[in-house]
Amino acid sequence: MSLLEVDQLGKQYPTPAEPLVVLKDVNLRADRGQSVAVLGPSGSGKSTLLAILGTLDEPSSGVVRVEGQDPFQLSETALAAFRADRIGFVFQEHYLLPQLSAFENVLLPLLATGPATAAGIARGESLLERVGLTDRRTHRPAELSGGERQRVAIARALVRDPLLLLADEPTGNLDAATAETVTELLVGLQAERDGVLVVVTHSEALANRLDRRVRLINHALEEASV
Ligand SMILES: Nc1ncnc2c1ncn2[C@@H]1O[C@H](COP(=O)(O)OP(=O)(O)OP(=O)(O)O)[C@@H](O)[C@H]1O
Repeated sequence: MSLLEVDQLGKQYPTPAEPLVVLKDVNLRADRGQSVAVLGPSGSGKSTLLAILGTLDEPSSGVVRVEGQDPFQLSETALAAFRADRIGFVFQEHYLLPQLSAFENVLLPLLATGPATAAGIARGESLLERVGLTDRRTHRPAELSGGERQRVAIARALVRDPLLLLADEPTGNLDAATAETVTELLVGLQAERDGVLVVVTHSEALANRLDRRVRLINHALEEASV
């Protein structure tokens, strides 16, 4: 059993005319520790696919399984707990809370299902160090550079060591040098994990650093060499 299994996934949006088909027959398997880049033209459904993998959106058809479990079969409360515990997100925008410090932002996901544990806080400390921001721990997002904010967002996404780390254009807003730093960080942290990393990106430099590349073409995924 692969950690992530996607079978015959379909997604369509209703429109006044006929339904807009975004995904059709999408299949994907990813094993423990694997990283996958999702490529494809603008509007091909990459973000939609990532949102479904992250349970932020529901499929119209097909099945997603994470460690053998279909999250869409869970009750609303169980799904919220599943999402908090098993899934980490990094977006193009950092979505840090402006009134919290860098360190508090990293710890935030720990509070989703109860009080933070000592182990969770220690993990937050070590991740902040790992992303090189220990000396910025009390800075608020407005007092950080764009690259530093994205590094905080990566530490936050990993603080619960999620099974699925999902990143949507994580370097999209960054200049080339900063994008390179964030890429190295993501790749380095993923190498220490046994969860799956799925990254939607237009950046070939980032895609080429991951284990596999898949491309959305005609609403389905194909393995891609570049
Ligand atoms: N909530 C929605 N309702 C209707 N249509 C939607 C909705 N969300 C996305 N779409 C449409 O689905 C298609 C796929 O969008 P999506 O954002 O997944 O593409 P993408 O491959 O991530 O694009 P990009 O690379 O430009 O970010 C687009 O045509 C979009 O207009």
